[in-house]
Amino acid sequence: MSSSLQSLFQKALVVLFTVTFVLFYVVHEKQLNRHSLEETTTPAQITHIDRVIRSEIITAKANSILNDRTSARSALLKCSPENHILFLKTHKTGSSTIANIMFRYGDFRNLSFVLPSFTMLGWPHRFHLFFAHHSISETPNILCSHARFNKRPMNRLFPKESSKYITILRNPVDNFESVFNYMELGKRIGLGNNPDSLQLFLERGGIPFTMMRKINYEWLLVRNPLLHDLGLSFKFYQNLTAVNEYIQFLDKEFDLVMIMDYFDESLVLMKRLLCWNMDDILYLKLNDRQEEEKNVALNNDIRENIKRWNKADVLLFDHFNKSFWKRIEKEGDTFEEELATFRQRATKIKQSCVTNETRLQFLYAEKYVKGYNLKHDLPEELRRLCEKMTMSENTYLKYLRGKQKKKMRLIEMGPQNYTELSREMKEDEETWDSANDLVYEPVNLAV
Ligand SMILES: Nc1ncnc2c1ncn2[C@@H]1O[C@H](COP(=O)(O)OS(=O)(=O)O)[C@@H](OP(=O)(O)O)[C@H]1O
Repeated sequence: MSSSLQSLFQKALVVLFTVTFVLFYVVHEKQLNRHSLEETTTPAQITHIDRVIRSEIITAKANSILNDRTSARSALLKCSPENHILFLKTHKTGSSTIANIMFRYGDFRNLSFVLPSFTMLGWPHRFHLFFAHHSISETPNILCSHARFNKRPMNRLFPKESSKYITILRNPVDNFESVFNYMELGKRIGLGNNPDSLQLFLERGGIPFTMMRKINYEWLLVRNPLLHDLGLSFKFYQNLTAVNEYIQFLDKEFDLVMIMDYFDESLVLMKRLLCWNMDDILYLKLNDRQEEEKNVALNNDIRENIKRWNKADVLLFDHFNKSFWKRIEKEGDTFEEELATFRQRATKIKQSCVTNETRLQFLYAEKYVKGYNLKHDLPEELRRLCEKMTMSENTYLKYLRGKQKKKMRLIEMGPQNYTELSREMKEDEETWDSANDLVYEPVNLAV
């Protein structure tokens, strides 16, 4: 055979091999996708998919093409649910919806929460153990109320090696607009409470630090609200090196930084990180502002000025937005399938629980947000789930406090509040002269 014929033959062999290889890969991919898409509506079915994928994994073990894809999946199969979670609740980032998910997860499993006396765990102060005095456990399961990040005391309650640290961010433009509106910052700094106050605030160069401090404690969110909640001091707000270093620090501290703008993607990532079931992350959007309270006049100049006023938050968001999408890329094709299934299930539960009409839901003081109307005649178990999914944060916290109090009573059987404590103290007001057996009889001291 001439050398040119030989090389032609070799090339043909390479082409043939490549075509076979590609065909084999495509057939396998299709099989996996078919199984995943067909069978994903209930947890039992998801377990079924897992079984199907597991058996595919075994038969395809020799196939190196599938190894990358299956190793991620099999890692998931081996995991066990995480029950020690610190969710750092940032302001106006959809965090109440996430807290509701955490409440239900812990509530349905009787886990212990670090609960505030009312809504917040010492915020706007940085978190300290003192704020967790209502906790019934030294190793609580979940902290998900507003608390300003503080590494040492938080690590003490939630050791890094056995807990997951999660938080959520939102694009700084919409986040700041929401914070400004919610905290009525315009009114507080004398610019009125109409939609123009934000524009005025930005045009006048924001607010000098000295003037900021004269406002009630909401002033703390008047610039870079995300980094404020994540613990950065004001003195670093305009220091690029410090901000970048702090972002790197947070990157190490948090196991997952979710992004509200991609809420469902965030939840699927969280579900995978925590090894939870899909039903655990079902939700109904909470704390949605009434339409008339939304600022519709955010033109490009205002948006740009919000970014310039909150430069540190922009850096923070950009960093974690990038790593968020890198992380999703690494999750592989099954991520999209799971996301689609989750969205179907979330739509279904919404249709089952609530009507299309909204109502006003009381938050506190004069604050109301959009609330839901539950459907009538829901089966008992579903009704209980729907009620809890639509419960405001404060109502759920009150319920959990009551529940933990009862649990504490079972452990200790002691007084639970100051009225009971003072009743206990009353015993000490009864005179010892009610008995004389051990009455004091001093020796007669010789004079
Ligand atoms: N699932 C989901 N998807 C998208 N957006 C959502 C979701 N859940 C809550 N939200 C929006 O989040 C805002 C409320 O945030 P928080 O719950 O963190 O508020 S609070 O700080 O606890 O008061 C509030 O935004 P604004 O209305 O712009 O203020 C909610 O509409």
